[in-house]
Amino acid sequence: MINAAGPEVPAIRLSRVTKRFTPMVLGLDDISLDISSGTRVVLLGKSGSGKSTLLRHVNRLHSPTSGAVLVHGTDVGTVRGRQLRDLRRGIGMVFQNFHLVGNISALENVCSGNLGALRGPRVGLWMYPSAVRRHALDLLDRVGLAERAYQRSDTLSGGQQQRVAIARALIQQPSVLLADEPVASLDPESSADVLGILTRISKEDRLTVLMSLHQIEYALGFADRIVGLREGRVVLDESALNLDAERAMQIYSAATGTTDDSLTVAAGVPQPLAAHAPARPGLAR
Ligand SMILES: Nc1ncnc2c1ncn2[C@@H]1O[C@H](COP(=O)(O)OP(=O)(O)OP(=O)(O)O)[C@@H](O)[C@H]1O
Repeated sequence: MINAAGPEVPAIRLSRVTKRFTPMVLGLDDISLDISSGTRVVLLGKSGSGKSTLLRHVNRLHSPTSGAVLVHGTDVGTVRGRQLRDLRRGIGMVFQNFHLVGNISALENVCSGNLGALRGPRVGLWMYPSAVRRHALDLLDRVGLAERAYQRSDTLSGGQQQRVAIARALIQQPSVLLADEPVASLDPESSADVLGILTRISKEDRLTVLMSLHQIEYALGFADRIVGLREGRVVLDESALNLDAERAMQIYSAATGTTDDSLTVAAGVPQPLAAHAPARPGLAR
């Protein structure tokens, strides 16, 4: 896209990325994607289709066998040392299983997202500067958990723990948030809460969110854009507004090993299906 300020640099760009884990195991197969700042993109696909592998390339937990991954124009494969740390600081991550430290408070877990701020080798809430503790409290407030700040994390519900994990991911003020099946362990009500919070924060902070999900209805409620993967390839790339659940299901049901060109549509291109789109589930858009 070209605007008055010049060409917009995508928040995330994958340029012909292939990941071969072993000669027999292909994780990603020649993937090219541009994701604009502030958009919410959901990856859908069968188990083993490459969703986690794609996410993990963005913060260089994996490196491509060929091709390049750029975040705000920086090739993540070329940075080292401090530059790599800075890059990773700008990319938050949340996981299915929250990964909180259970025997410390929600607040300390959020502070721990900013380990660089720790004033010494000993861990403990009071080892964080007051500005960090204040920021962590603000973030807990934003995810609706201010009153739980001093509660032990392993006594919180799953949905509450995931909200703490989101606050922890946000403490370094990332511009990109990666979320790997963040609601897979949650009941429907908690899932809707968590996705609603992520939607709101993404809009308020212009946070780019790239998330893998298994539930199509949540994907349609949360995403601006849906990318479908099958056997490491992009088989659908479409604005969520132009997609309905039945068509999204084809990502899962189409025969493996075939390329169905009718599924591959440029994101944002209006489709006649938009007129038939079902009502969205109860998530803020
Ligand atoms: N570290 C690894 N070593 C070898 N193979 C791997 C590794 N990580 C992933 N793979 C393989 O790459 C392919 C894609 O896996 P990936 O975990 O990305 O799928 P996924 O879509 O996230 O699946 P799920 O929905 O079950 O989490 C699979 O065949 C998987 O076995």
